[in-house]
Amino acid sequence: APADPQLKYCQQVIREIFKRSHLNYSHPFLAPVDPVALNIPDYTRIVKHPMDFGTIKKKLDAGEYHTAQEFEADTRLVFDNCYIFNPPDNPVHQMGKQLEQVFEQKWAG
Ligand SMILES: Cc1ccc(Nc2c(-c3ccc(O)cc3)nc3c(C)cccn23)cc1
Repeated sequence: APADPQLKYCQQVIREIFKRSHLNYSHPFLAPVDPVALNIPDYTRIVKHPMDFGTIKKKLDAGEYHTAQEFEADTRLVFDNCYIFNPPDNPVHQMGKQLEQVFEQKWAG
């Protein structure tokens, strides 16, 4: 089936997410969470479906998303995982909120 035309819009969103200007709050979300490096052994028990924007970018470039909705579902998984694992008082929770604002603004257009 022809690719969803909205998918090229997803490329724009990913380009925005990876901009250097967002690095202060985007860096925890640009590559898979490494429970060993971060010393959070319970991460794999708490977060059933890990996701990150590096993986999303790879899937987008590999044509693994057939609709923009599939892309959006993976992006929401990144933020939901962050809020499940990092309590509101944890700086990473707030960084997720900051990056989510960037996403919502770009996604809502
Ligand atoms: C003891 C402790 C507590 C919290 C964290 N969270 C955290 C996460 C994280 C991101 C997404 C996610 O779904 C889960 C965790 N990424 C980091 C980074 C890059 C540095 C420091 C903390 N970080 C790490 C260790």
